[in-house]
Amino acid sequence: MYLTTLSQVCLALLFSHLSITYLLHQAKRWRSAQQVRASRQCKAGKTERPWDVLGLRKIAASVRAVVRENPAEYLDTLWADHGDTYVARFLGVRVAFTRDAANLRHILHTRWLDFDAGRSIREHMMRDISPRSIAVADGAAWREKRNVWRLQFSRLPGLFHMPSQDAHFRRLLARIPAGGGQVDVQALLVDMATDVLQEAVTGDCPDCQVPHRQSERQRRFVQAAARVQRNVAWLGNLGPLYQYLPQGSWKADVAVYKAYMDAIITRKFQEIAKTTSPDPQVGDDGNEVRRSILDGLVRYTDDPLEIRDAMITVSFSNDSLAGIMAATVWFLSRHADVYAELRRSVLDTVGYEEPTYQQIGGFPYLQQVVNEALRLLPPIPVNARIANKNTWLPTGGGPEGKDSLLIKKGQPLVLSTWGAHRHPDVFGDDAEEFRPGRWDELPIDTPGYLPFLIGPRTCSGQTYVQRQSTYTLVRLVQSFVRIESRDDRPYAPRTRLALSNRNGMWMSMTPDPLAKTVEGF
Ligand code: HEM
Repeated sequence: MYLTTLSQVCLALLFSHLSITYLLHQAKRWRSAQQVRASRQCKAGKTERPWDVLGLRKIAASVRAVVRENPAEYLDTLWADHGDTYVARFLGVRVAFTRDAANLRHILHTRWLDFDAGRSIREHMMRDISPRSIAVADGAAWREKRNVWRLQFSRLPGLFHMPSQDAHFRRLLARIPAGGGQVDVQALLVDMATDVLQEAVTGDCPDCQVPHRQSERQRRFVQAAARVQRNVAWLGNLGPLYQYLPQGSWKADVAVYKAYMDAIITRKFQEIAKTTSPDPQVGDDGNEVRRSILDGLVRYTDDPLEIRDAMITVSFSNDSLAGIMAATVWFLSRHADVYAELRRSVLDTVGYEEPTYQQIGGFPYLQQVVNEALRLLPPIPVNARIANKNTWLPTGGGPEGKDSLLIKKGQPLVLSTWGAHRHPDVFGDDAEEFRPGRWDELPIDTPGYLPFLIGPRTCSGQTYVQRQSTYTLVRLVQSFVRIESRDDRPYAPRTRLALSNRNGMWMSMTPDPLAKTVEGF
């Protein structure tokens, strides 16, 4: 009896202690939010469907957009009604959506430390496949990994390696029908980007462009990798809901992906153990010796799991790398005038010669064409962050959305690059049109233009991507007199880890008999 009373008292004390701690914690959070609200003069912003208190309609609409793999297009239907920044409820969580240039700059650059990109947003996406990846890291762990990536890309000529580029490009040419027949250029570029990127990352090419030469191991890897990437995208878009869907071959695919990378890492460590000669910078052909990202990573760590996760993370960029080239060719196939001008500018600069590594840093008109393609079809059209403290956005509050908006700790934010890139206030009334000439006046750091994001977490591989796409596009333009669309349907966006056209990109290409690459056909 005495013991029962004592345990009841203890329980009551414990309960009141927990309740008081909780209430004090809530009061502290509330006070801190009020301080931000007062100091930044925040006003309430627009809420999508304020009557939908639980956000059930919003959840249904969002799931539909995710299942249809068109979240960017779905968001685009809402800016006109709710403004460039608004809030929507998902059960108890208030998610902020924005395409406003000032807010994007604030989140990604000026106040980037207030917003996490890694753990709370992507942990569930990467848990099984690469939990130690930079994509999942924040704070000091992110800084350390970012530094390693910066060093990887500081030796770009070795990573890029011109002779390998030529070989990849000739394989691409060999798959284009010489007699002007139709081909899905997007599919070809995905295969090429996968080969090029895997080779740059691991030193090992999976031969997607020459499938008849693929070994069983390579074939299984490429198929498993494509499924893993598709599932990671679903995980990202559906969040915790994903676990209720059938998992299919997920576990087996992850195992194949990891085993493929592990075998390459083990081989590299065996090579290192055997090597006694110094590390040459330039080979017999005068070119910088080819170095993979793996060659760089083993200088910083001997932890095979850390290396594997880093390699897997960048391997995921093959679709974005294909995306930048495919988007450009898509527009060129529909704008014969732009193609003719581009071809003139390329032939004036390098004629039919293969461009050198130094030259591919140039080609200003081509850069304008690519900027414009990236504006309308950004490979990563939507992104997300989560506030790690009570903070604010410069706009989105008040009836006109011109005042500051309070963002509470733990509040997720969805950032639409797709929406920002189509904003008429930034890009004018012809924002939906493909017009490379607009980049005569617009600087590349135009607020609201952010295909690789901006700020400290901007894409580490940006310069590599630009060199890679310039090289391929210059050689394509040299090789073909005309590139013509053979499909009248409009672009049908499909967002997985990167944007693509769900219909493929059917085109025909007319070879230039003077092009040196012509023997590739
Ligand atoms: C057109 C192709 C590409 C586009 C548009 C692109 C875009 C992006 C974007 C938007 C981010 C920021 C993600 C975020 O923090 O929310 C990012 C991060 C990153 N990208 Fe890319 N990427 C491309 C290709 C590549 C390639 C080919 C590589 C490597 C070879 C690469 C390496 C990275 C790395 C390491 C990060 C992480 C940066 C960090 O968190 O600090 N990217 N990329």
